[in-house]
Amino acid sequence: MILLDGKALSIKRNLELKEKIERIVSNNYRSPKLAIILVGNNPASLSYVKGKKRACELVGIKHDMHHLDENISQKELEDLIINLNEDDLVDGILLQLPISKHLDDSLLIDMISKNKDADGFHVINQGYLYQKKKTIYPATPKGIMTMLKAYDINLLGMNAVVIGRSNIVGFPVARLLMDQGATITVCHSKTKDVSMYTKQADIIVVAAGRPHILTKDMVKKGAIVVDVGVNRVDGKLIGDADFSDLKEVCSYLTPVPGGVGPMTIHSLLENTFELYLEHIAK
Ligand SMILES: Nc1nc(=O)c2c([nH]1)NC[C@@H]1CN(c3ccc(C(=O)N[C@@H](CCC(=O)O)C(=O)O)cc3)C=[N+]21
Repeated sequence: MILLDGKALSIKRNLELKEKIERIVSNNYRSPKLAIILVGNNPASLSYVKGKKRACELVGIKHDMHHLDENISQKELEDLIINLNEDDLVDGILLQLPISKHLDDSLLIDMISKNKDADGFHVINQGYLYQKKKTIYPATPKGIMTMLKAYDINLLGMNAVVIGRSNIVGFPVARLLMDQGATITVCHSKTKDVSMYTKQADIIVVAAGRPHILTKDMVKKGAIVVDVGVNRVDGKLIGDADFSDLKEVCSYLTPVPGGVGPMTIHSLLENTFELYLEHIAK
């Protein structure tokens, strides 16, 4: 089994990005900047945001943190987004999800300028992705594709199974796998027999948000497994795939932590950098 080491790959690529940014800034351009909006004090969100801030600092992307009370009104958040959209020094805007139930997350995401959509969640950017046009891709799918490419995994003709159909991971990653020539099946909570599909799969991306649902008996020998799960169980972070079980049968496997998570953060930095390049070119 070959470990798909997202941590090591993200460190290497973050350093490369850092050098690119340094070169541009040394030519008297301003630094890139990401605005992070965090609503409330969800412990997981606080921890993710901390990771994102640290990564920004590492590569030379400035960050402005907007940490708001969980009772903030929809209107106040909308006003903040309007201000950030108009701020010429802000390249990317990230609205950390999930947000309080009384707020309309989908409306807020689509209010973020599509030219500042660091997450690639905007309906127009998703539309471009589904039409195979160049755009900002959602960070997790983008990170997964970067990782597969770095390990020279050729998806042409592969049977790919994605478990999970979310707008931010399952569905877009299925699209990107198909673009690379894989035949895709998307399984989800209503699928009658997930293992019927996974047993035929050359590559499985599991993004179900349920700890250890993918096990050895569901996977053929030599399959590639990419684990998007970040489940906190008894204070420990565990994936949707049962790593110690699967490592005996897989050809390639991502660990949790140290797999898709760090690649997601790397892709967020890349997205912010791409938006920055467009802004300073204007
Ligand atoms: N607007 C928005 N954009 C997101 O990209 C977004 C979001 N909301 N909400 C939550 C999810 C989750 N997510 C993770 C990012 C990094 C790790 C990560 O780096 N994890 C480390 C471990 C970190 C730890 O131990 O807590 C690892 O897997 O090695 C995990 C999860 C981004 N998300």
